[in-house]
Amino acid sequence: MAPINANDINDAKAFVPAKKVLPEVETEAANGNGNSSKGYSYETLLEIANFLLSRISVKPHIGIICGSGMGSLAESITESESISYEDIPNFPVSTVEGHHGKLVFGKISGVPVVAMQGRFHYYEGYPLWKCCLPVRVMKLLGVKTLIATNAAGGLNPSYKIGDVMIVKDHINMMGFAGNNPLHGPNDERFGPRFPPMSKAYNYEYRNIAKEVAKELNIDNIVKEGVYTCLGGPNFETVAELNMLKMVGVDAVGMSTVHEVITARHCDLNVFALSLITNECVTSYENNDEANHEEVLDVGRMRQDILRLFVNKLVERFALIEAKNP
Ligand SMILES: O=P(O)(O)O[C@@H]1C[C@H](O)[C@@H](CO)O1
Ligand code: HPA
Repeated sequence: MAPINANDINDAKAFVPAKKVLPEVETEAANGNGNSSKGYSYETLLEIANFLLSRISVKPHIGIICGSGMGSLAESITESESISYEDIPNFPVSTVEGHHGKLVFGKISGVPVVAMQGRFHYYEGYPLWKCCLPVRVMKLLGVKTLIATNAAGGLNPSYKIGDVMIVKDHINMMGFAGNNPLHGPNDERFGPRFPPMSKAYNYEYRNIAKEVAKELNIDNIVKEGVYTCLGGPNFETVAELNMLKMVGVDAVGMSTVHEVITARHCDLNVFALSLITNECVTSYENNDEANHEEVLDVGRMRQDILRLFVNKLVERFALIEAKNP
């Protein structure tokens, strides 16, 4: 594919020329804790995008992030071209079981997509900007809509293991402590210094998802609620979970929120869903303990339904995109 540069990006609105070029990457070693606040420059991200374009035949319109144990979402992709994270210059690598570590390009129902089979988490040691770097790369590749999926613990007492929660909103707990993927100098070519988040999860797409759930006859397991992300890697204490429940959280996980913030900052449409893989333990009398094996098992158990659901959503979201180019 022809390379892109700062002047021929699809969405001119979101990529107005910057007043000045920001300094190149501050190395993670710079402050010792991996929390460099500058991130990669626009130019470095363009290089990554151009590297990918040189290896693929179709530019993606929709990006999918596969949650823990949900990598099989990428198996529906036809005409697929996979690129391992290790082979992409300046790309992080996956270190968590259930995250394969590759980008899969191709089509779902004729719609050009890219799926991340493996996301990056803060607890792996990556600063939040680096966890979200692929979202900016997707934007540079021409993606208009992000579908983020995750595994999460159910806090809402009406949720059952295997339910699918359409994310209506999030609470950025890590942001309360000042940890935000947009922390550091802002490059206006991606988006504004102070992006709004009151419409983070596209209302129309959420309604479409509810319609699709009915059409597929899975509306009994599809819910809608509020997600939060904690830093992990430990699962939460009983007191923490009770606090989250009190403030209105329906499902808790360790991802997605920062990806969505990054996506909205660069004006992507966002849809997200959580697979409820375990019921959060909110009483000391309950002897259950959350564990990653169960999370992966539930992902496997629900893989066919999730694939069907996400495939239909891709089809429907692409129709909306076509109406609003
Ligand atoms: O990548 P996601 O958010 O789907 O993964 C969740 C959170 C942890 O990474 C892991 C815990 O089992 O699953
Ligand atoms: N807490 C945090 N992250 C998770 C959980 C949980 O209970 N389940 C799956 N990911």
